[in-house]
Amino acid sequence: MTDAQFALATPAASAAATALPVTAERPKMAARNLDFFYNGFQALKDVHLDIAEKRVTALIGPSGCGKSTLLRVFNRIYSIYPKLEAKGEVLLDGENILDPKFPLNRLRSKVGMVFQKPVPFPMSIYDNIAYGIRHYEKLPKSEMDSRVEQALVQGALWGEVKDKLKQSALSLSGGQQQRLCIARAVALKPEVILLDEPTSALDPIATGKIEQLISELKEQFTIAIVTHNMQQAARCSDFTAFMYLGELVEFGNTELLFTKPVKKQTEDYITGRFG
Ligand SMILES: Nc1ncnc2c1ncn2[C@@H]1O[C@H](COP(=O)(O)OP(=O)(O)OP(=O)(O)O)[C@@H](O)[C@H]1O
Repeated sequence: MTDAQFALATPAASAAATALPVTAERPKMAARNLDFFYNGFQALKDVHLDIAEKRVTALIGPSGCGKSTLLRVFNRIYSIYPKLEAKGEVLLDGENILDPKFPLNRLRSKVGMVFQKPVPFPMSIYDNIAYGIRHYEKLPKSEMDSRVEQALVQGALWGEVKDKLKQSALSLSGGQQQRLCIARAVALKPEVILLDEPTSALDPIATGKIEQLISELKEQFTIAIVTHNMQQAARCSDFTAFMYLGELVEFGNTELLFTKPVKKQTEDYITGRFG
């Protein structure tokens, strides 16, 4: 069965898009009764969401609806700030990653994140990839070389950088820098990759390359992507979650959600009537 056939055969896909979160066949991550507070301000309200394994799930909704907050909670990024608080559960293979006993190091090795603005480290292209690997593994140089190469191939960047691995990563174009950041995340062999508006700072050609890359990476990784660009969500994702004012309004198979939304708020948003 091809990926597309699998996506269409899941319960989420065969049912009409629904106002209630649909349990995907193989949830890799899941939010359960998830609330999130910034210094008392509630940014997420009782969110239930399944992120299907080796699929792309897009989070869409108007500015300020909580998309990035939800993505960051999936990686517990907030936990370094004292006044930020999450309640409820985020399950990774059934284990609650919000439990302080779930080690951050383990979480970060399983759930990688790529941000809106490419943020390569101010070091060589090679070291950008090797740096993270060294944090977790001690590898002889030849093995490290092949891990770096493998990550750059997976990041669809190898062909462009293989002759200048010692050059500063800051010399790359914005689109190349973003693919480097994806390669850096992939190099740690995570299970889930979170992408927070990864193409919003890029031109259409660089955006197309990242979208192509996303469709290749989902063969191996579970992906959640926040995007403002509805065409991008429609092109890249298997499932889409529409959020509004901190709530998950509608979730479903992407094609159905964009063609037959159940909720009026979703329809208004995807037809451009608000947002
Ligand atoms: N550090 C913060 N401190 C206080 N409030 C915050 C903080 N970050 C986000 N918020 C608030 O939480 C809500 C959700 O913000 P979030 O950034 O998750 O939305 P978003 O849907 O990703 O928006 P955008 O599409 O504009 O990036 C908003 O009301 C925002 O003002």
